[in-house]
Amino acid sequence: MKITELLKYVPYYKTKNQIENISIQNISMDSRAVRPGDLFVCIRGYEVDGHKFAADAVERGAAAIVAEEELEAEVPVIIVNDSSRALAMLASAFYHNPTEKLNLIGVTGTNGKTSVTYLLDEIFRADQQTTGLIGTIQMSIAGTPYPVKNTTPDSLSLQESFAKMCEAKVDTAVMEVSSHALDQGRVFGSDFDVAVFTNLSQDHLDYHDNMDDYLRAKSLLFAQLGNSYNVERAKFAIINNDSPAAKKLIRSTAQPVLTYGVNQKADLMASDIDLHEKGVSFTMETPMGSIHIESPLMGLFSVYNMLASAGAALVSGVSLQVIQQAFKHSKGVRGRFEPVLEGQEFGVVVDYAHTPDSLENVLKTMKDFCRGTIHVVVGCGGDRDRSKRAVMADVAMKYGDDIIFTSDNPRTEDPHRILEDMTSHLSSGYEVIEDRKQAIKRAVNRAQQGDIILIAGKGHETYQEINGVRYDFDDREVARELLRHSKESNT
Ligand SMILES: CC(=O)N[C@H]1[C@@H](OP(=O)(O)OP(=O)(O)OC[C@H]2O[C@@H](n3ccc(=O)[nH]c3=O)[C@H](O)[C@@H]2O)O[C@H](CO)[C@@H](O)[C@@H]1O[C@H](C)C(=O)N[C@@H](C)C(=O)N[C@H](CCC(=O)O)C(=O)O
Ligand SMILES: Nc1ncnc2c1ncn2[C@@H]1O[C@H](COP(=O)(O)OP(=O)(O)OP(=O)(O)O)[C@@H](O)[C@H]1O
Ligand SMILES: N[C@H](CCC[C@H](N)C(=O)O)C(=O)O
Ligand SMILES: [Mg+2]
Repeated sequence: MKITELLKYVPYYKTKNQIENISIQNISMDSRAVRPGDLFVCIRGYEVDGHKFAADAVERGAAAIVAEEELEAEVPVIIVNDSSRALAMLASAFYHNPTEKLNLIGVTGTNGKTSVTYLLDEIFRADQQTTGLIGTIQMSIAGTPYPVKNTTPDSLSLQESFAKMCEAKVDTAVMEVSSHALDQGRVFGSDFDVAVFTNLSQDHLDYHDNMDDYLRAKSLLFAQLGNSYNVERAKFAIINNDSPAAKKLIRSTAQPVLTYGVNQKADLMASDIDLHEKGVSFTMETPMGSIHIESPLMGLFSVYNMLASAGAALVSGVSLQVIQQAFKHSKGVRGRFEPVLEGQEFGVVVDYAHTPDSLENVLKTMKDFCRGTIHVVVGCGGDRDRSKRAVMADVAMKYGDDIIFTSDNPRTEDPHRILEDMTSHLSSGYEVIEDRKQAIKRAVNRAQQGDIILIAGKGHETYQEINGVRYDFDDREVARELLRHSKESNT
C-alpha cells in the first residue's frame, strides 16, 4: 500500500525526504517483528522508548519510520506529534477502516465491563446476529475464541481483529475499553456506534495521578464518539445516572445520551427490584415501553449491568422481547459470582472482585441471603494500585465474618509486603495465610452447613504470577479439588 494513501488519515506530519514512491508491506510497532518493506512506528513506552529501536528496524528492512522526533536514518522519517495516535489512525487506514462496517459498542468503567460485554454478546446472538467480542477473558470472532494479552489490545492488533471480524461477516462487535487503552490511544480512530459507562470507583491509581485523571481518561471514549468519517449512523452514549461521574461524562460527548439507573431519574430504570437467592427480577422501564425481567444473575450490580446492556441493545435496534429472553437465559461469565458445586453443604463462590467497590457489591449480595458465616479469602495484586489494598481489607472485615487474607498475583512484589499493606492498620479479627491454596483449604475446613465461602480477586484466571513466572492456579479447580478431598475424608 502507498504510504501517502495511509498518511491521508494522519492529520499532521512532516517529513524531510520524498515519500511519494514508497509502498509499505505492513505496519509494525515492535522492531523485533519488522520485515522488509514495513513501516516502523516508534512508541515511547513505559518500559522502553521505541525510538531507540529505529536503527534496528531499518537494519531489518523497514521502508520508513514514524517518530516523534527527527532521527538520523537511511529511510524516510515521518515526524508526528503523537506516534501512538498516529499508529492508531495508520492501522485503521491500513485495514480499510473496518470499524465503519461494524456496529461497534465500547464499554468502559471500573467494574462490570466484562459482565456487560458478555450480556451484550448474548443479546446480539439471541437477535440472530454474528458477533465479535474483545475483553479481559478472550477475544471471539463469530464464535471462534482467541487468547488476549490486554483487556483492550494495542491499536495495531485491534484494527487487524476488526478486519478479521469484517471478513467473518460480524454484524456487532462489543469490546471492553480500559482507561489505560484510552490514555494510550489504543482505540483512537475506532468508529464506535455506542459507548457505555458502567461506574467509577477507586482503582489504577498506580497509573492515573488521581481519580480526576482516571475519569478524564474514561471520558475520552465519549469525547471521540462520532468523530469519525462515518456520519451515516446515529451514535449514542449510555450512561449510569446513579454515578457521581455521570454529569461530567454526559458533558464530554456531543452525541445523544440515554441514561440508566435505579435511584436517579433516567431513561432506563429498574423498579420493583427483587434480589433473591436464585437471581433477580425487576420491571425495566425504557423509552420503548416497560417489560418484566427475570434473570439468574445475582445482586443489584447485575441489575445495573442489565440496564446498561439493554440501553446499548435498544439503540442498536434490538427488540425488548429479545433482550428479555437473553437476560432470562444468561449463562453469566466465568469467574464472576461463579458457584463451585461439589455436593457440599455450604456455598463456594469464585469472583473477580479486585477493587473495593466490587468486593463490597459481592459481599453485600451474599450478606442478604447467607444465614451462616461468610468466609472471605482475598488478596491484592502486586505492581498495581497500592492505595486500594487497605480499603479492600476494610471491606472484607466489614461484610465478612471469617477473614483470610492471602496472595493474589504478587508479580514482582514481595507477597509479605502486599499483605502488610492490607493489614498493618488492623488489630485483630483476621488471619493471614500467604499460600493461596492453604488459605482456601482453611476456609473449606472451617465452613459449616449454610455458610458461604467467597474466593475473591482472580475469577477466571488460570495462573498465579510470581516473579515473572505464571504458575498454574485456578481458584475454581483448587476449590473443587479441596471439596472433593474433604468429602472423601468425611466418608
Ligand atoms: C503499562 C502499560 O499499559 N503498558 C502497555 C504498553 O507497553 P509499554 O509502554 O510498557 O511498552 P514498552 O515495552 O515500553 O515498549 C515501547 C515500544 O517499544 C517497542 N520495542 C520494545 C523493545 C524492542 O526491542 N523493540 C521495540 O520496538 C515496543 O514494541 C513498544 O512499541 O503498551 C503495550 C501495547 O499496547 C501493552 O501491552 C502494555 O500493557 C502491559 C502488558 C500491561 O500490563 N498493561 C496493563 C496495566 C493494562 O493495560 N491493563 C488494562 C486493563 C486494566 C483494567 O481495566 O482492569 C488493559 O487494557 O489490559
Ligand atoms: N456493575 C458493577 N458494579 C460493581 N461491581 C460489579 C459490577 N459488575 C460486576 N461487578 C463486580 O466486579 C467484578 C469484576 O467484574 P467484571 O469482570 O465485569 O469487571 P471489569 O470492569 O471487566 O474488570 P477489569 O477492569 O478487570 O476488566 C465482578 O466479579 C463483580 O464482583
Ligand atoms: N485488570 C485488572 C486485573 C487485576 C486482577 C487481579 N487478580 C490482580 O492480579 O491484581 C488490573 O490490571 O488491575
Ligand atoms: Mg474486564
